[in-house]
Amino acid sequence: MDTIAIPALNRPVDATVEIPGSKSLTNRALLVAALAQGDSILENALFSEDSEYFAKCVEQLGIPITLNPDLAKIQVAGRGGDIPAKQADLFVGLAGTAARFISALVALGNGEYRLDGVPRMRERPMGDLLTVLQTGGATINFEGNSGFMPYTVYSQGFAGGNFRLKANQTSQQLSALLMIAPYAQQDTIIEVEGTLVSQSYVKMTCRLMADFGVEVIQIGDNQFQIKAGQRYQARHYTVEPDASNASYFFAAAAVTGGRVRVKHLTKQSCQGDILWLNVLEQMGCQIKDSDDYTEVTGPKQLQGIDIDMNDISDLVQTLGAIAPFASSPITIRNVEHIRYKETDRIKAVVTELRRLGVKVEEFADRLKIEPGPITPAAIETYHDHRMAMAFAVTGLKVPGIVIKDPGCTAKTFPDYFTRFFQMLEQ
Ligand SMILES: O=C(O)C1=C[C@@H](OP(=O)(O)O)[C@@H](O)[C@H](O)C1
Ligand SMILES: C=C(OP(=O)(O)O)C(=O)O
Repeated sequence: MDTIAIPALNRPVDATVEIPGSKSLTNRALLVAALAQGDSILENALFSEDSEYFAKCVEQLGIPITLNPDLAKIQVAGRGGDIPAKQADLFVGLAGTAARFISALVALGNGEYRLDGVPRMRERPMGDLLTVLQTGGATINFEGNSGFMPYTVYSQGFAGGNFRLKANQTSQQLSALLMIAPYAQQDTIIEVEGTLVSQSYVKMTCRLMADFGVEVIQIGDNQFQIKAGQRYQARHYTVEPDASNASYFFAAAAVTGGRVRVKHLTKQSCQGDILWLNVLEQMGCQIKDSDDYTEVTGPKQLQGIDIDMNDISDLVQTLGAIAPFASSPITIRNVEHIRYKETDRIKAVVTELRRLGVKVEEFADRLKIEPGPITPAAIETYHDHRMAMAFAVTGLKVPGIVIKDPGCTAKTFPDYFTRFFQMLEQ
């Protein structure tokens, strides 16, 4: 297995970087552009495993897509809600967004569509979404366990109507339903039963739908109403840089007491993970923002924090990886749902921090990390891009840290290590 050795940096980092487009926005834009009538152009689109699997699925469904990776541009020839393919065998890799959004998309079709992913994707929750699709008219044939991939969706359009949906393990199933609902045969009302995790991503969904001309009426935190007959408008859309993937570069400034500017990402971002800036500020960093960049300057000494990360849970690994350098413990709360991601992320962070000699307490839905000296080690990444990207930052402070299987960053950030090393050379 490949590894990458991270060189410790015995000076503060001082760099300006550019981060590729957001995975979440690229995949949402691909879906709604596929449903719009006519050509949409996505600028600064992400090219990575998650978005390429997504684009390929859309294309297999008979909606033409032109990829231009050199210009970070994708053209989608939307078919106005029609799904031309009557049959398709679709593969989503480990992309949770593709798994959930494409399953919902095929429910609008008229045919049979098989979906599968890598072994870990077969363990990630799909069942609550699929139950709604079944109530809305689809028949689903599971090859293995009920509620999990692989399965075939037999559809003849989505009826719409009133549904209850659990969203305590993932918000992506709700986002998927919201985005297809305008194309249902009748108005749709979705009532979220109990807790809704990762709420900021649902806000992002509603915002992107509005950007393409469709309104979601939200009543309280838990009820969503979508009028049938609304149509997405094809358009030019510029994808924001990925705020979650920017977190590693900001974290590098934070731990080295240096400065990192991320171009074209601002505090006005519609991505919830822009709140990483607030987290770093509470830990002692200084934040400078303008209408075209954000800059973080790290303090001499980072401070500990006790924080609910339910809404920004892709940043748990980033915070975990810099936690040992704080002046007091770091407690990360309310993140049980990260046990269902690329890997069980609570377990993975705890295991790898302990491998580095750090004292960590693990609970069902939280972890507590004690600052302390680090013993270098080779970090296991568990096919999880965020393990590799986050623990590379730890390596800037401690000589001898090695990241195993660095190629796993291809999921959302194929040239992460190239850009990371370019940051160190500035
Ligand atoms: O909707 C989205 O684009 C995402 C929602 C979040 O997942 P959950 O809703 O499963 O927490 C997040 O972790 C993931 O990276 C992207
Ligand atoms: C959880 C993530 O991805 P997915 O879209 O596969 O859920 C992630 O990118 O951190």
